[in-house]
Amino acid sequence: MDRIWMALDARARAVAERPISALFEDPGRAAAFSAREGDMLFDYSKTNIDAETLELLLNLAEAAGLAACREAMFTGAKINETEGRAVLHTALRAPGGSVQVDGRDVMPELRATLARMRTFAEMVRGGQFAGQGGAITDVVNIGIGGSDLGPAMAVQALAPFHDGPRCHFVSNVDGAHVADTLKRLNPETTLVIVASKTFTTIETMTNAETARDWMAARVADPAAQFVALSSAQERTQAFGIPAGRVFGFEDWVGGRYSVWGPIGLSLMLAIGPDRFDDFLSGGAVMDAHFRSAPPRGNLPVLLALVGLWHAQVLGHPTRAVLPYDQRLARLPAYLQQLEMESNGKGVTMQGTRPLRPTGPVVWGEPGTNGQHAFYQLLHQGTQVVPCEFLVAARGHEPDLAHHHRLLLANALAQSAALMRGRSLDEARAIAARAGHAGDELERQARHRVFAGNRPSTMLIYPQLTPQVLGRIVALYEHRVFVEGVILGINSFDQWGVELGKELATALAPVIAGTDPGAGLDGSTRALLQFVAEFESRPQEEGRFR
Ligand SMILES: O=P(O)(O)OC[C@H]1O[C@H](O)[C@H](O)[C@@H](O)[C@@H]1O
Repeated sequence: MDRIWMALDARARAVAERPISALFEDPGRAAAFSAREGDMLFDYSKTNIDAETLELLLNLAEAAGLAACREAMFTGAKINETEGRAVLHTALRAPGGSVQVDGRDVMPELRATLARMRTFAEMVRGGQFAGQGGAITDVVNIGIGGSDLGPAMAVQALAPFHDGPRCHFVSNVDGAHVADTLKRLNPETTLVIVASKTFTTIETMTNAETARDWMAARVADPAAQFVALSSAQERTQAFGIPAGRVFGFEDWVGGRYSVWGPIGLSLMLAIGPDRFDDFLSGGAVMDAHFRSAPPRGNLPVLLALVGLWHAQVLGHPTRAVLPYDQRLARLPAYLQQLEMESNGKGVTMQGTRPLRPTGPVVWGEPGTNGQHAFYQLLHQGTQVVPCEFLVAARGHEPDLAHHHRLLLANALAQSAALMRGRSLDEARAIAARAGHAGDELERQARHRVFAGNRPSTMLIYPQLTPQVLGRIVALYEHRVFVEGVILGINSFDQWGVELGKELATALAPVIAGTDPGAGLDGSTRALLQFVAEFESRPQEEGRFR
């Protein structure tokens, strides 16, 4: 593999001065450097990848043994080696067949749980399962990380399909989050979902207890309006949620990959079980494509190779995800966990230091909003940020089709502008038209120059439906997998979140004043002292309770 990486480095040097736009002298470029999965188009022609580079990138995937690793994942091998676990979120959306883990077919139990979720969702939506003050009007999902971002992102994404109770999401341990959410709700008609794979996450357990107290103040049996989604059934029982309202899953469903199973219950309640099935079937469609499409027509493989070219070969340290789709506003946050928790690693599977940078920083906001905020840097800043645009060919508001046309025009224009840029001569003409002359014209012109040659990709999907959302999410999941395999890292553990948690646990009693906090560093001690000064001041009575 070293040889291929080095050939890619050489390739990067060779094309460094070549503008991306020059590649379009080939009239077949857009067709050759794009691929389809059904009616979804992934266009990466506005990158500096040419046929020779693509070949090298494909070699990289082959040399990493991608095909075998992919099969290992789909068939239940324990590829999450540091935790000794299989990685089987794909089983949650598999249309059929059997998947063996430790010699046992896991599919019957998955199907049984999905059927229980369906029955429960139908009862809530139909009013047969009611709150103590009538039919459930509101659902509060309490969870964090993978137990929040997936369902929160998907519920917002699929707003046009909502015909169930309103869904709210509480994640932050900051009391403001739970307080602001619950104060708008009626406990007698609210269903609380406690979503936590481990059922030990301090934020979630703290918020769940607060919600239970809130409920207890108004209804006779607060536990009756609680549901748990977890792989730790004993702990859910200890919390007081009866087994009938616990939807379990196995430890081979990673938190950030868990929206497809019980963690997706809020989504199922919002859009109904049939549309939830469509979401699953979208994921399964992308799985089948990933497993069978040849690499050069394989969307997850190509998305990954483009990512590797930009981050690991060209050294761009971040990438922006820019959905021109307001309902995908939470997609960047969702992808931050998916990509950065999966591939933000500093050690290879073998326990050595990676030779290349690993996962880049992922960030973004929906267009067109971002255009009026950070696109200045994208166009003229001194660092190159590869951009990933997403846009639907059609919106959901036929009477607002003119809005959608403007949205599309902006998405396409931004990606073209990033590539094209504006030359000094063009800038001079603009400055002259603005009335500048002489030295001032020259100075003004330089501020109006766009270097251009900034790479971007475009994912166009027909319309944001449950099925299409399933395909998009699975596309990104597999992209992360491919990048992880090629980088030789474990994309499925997250040891990097442990230390902060441990220190927070140790600091809590120090802040409460029950532990002197011996051994704290000087900065932490000074910060604590500053906070303590406020402790003694009188405070306005809290209004939450
Ligand atoms: O679902 P839970 O067990 O509550 O975990 C919630 C989240 O917390 C952890 O810190 C992990 O970093 C995440 O991967 C996980 O999704």
